[in-house]
Amino acid sequence: MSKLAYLGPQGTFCEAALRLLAPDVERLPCANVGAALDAARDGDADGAVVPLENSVEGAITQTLDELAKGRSLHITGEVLLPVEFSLLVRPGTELGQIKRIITHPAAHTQCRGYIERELPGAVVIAGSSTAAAAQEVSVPGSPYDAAISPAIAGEYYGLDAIASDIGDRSDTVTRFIQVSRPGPLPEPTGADRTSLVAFLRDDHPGALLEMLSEFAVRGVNLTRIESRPTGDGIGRYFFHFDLEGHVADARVGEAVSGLHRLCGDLRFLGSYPRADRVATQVKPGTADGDFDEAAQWLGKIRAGLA
Ligand SMILES: O=C(O)C(=O)C[C@]1(C(=O)O)C=C[C@@H](O)C=C1
Repeated sequence: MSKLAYLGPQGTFCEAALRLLAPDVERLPCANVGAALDAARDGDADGAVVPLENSVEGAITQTLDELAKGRSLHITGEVLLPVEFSLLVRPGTELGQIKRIITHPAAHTQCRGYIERELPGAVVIAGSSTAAAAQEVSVPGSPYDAAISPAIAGEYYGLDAIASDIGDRSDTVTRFIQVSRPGPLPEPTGADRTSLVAFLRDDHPGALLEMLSEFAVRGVNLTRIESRPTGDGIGRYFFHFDLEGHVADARVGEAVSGLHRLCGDLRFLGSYPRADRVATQVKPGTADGDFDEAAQWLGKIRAGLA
């Protein structure tokens, strides 16, 4: 049976995402995103499931940086998970007694309104995950009074939900990805996404525009772009791109090759089916057949036949 690492412990949103992506695998809980990805890199697991972005909080930057800088991993699938937060306490704790709350920073951001309204004097401490926070609260003598976690974590760690659905928005969604060591790519489905990380060769006016032009002229639609600091000084960035289509599609393959020529380093992070199954809209003149026809035409010109 194959094994997938994930951000643990038992009861995280990440575990719920893993169950949706791969219901019948062994699960390996890890202390943080980096450890889950390393388990996949080192072969301790066949792959990993980690959060990538949230509809309110935005990118999960640790995941972006790990995928860009660590040993190469490929995304093979994704899932969109609605996230709903509960305020979990040891049985008997009342709202007025809550002074110290622990949760994952992304969960804190999404519940800020509730905390300011209902628990204005409470401090919020960062935990490694929402379920790790619940586990901390369950320890006898814990310095924390409450955890912001998925309701299921309350069941695992013997805590009561003193409030439910406390997120500032009820429609929040987190996008999780499944990754594995590089291997054969998932087949194109017509509703695919491709992810890339681009490092500039040198900084100059229009460098980002040049990269974006590679997509624009071939009718490739971007679904996400993110700049991240390289760490080499202020003003030095690299870029994450998500785009519609599969690298096997001619327009995507040509755009990726174009970007490779432009960039100091281009890391391919995978082509995989979109969770929402939205089919790629192909602009006239950018279908595979159009690229084939153009290549044949060029061949004839070069051979002096047209
Ligand atoms: O702590 C968890 O339960 C996670 O799965 C991590 C995570 C995140 O990194 O954004 C996932 C979804 C929520 O937005 C809060 C935390």
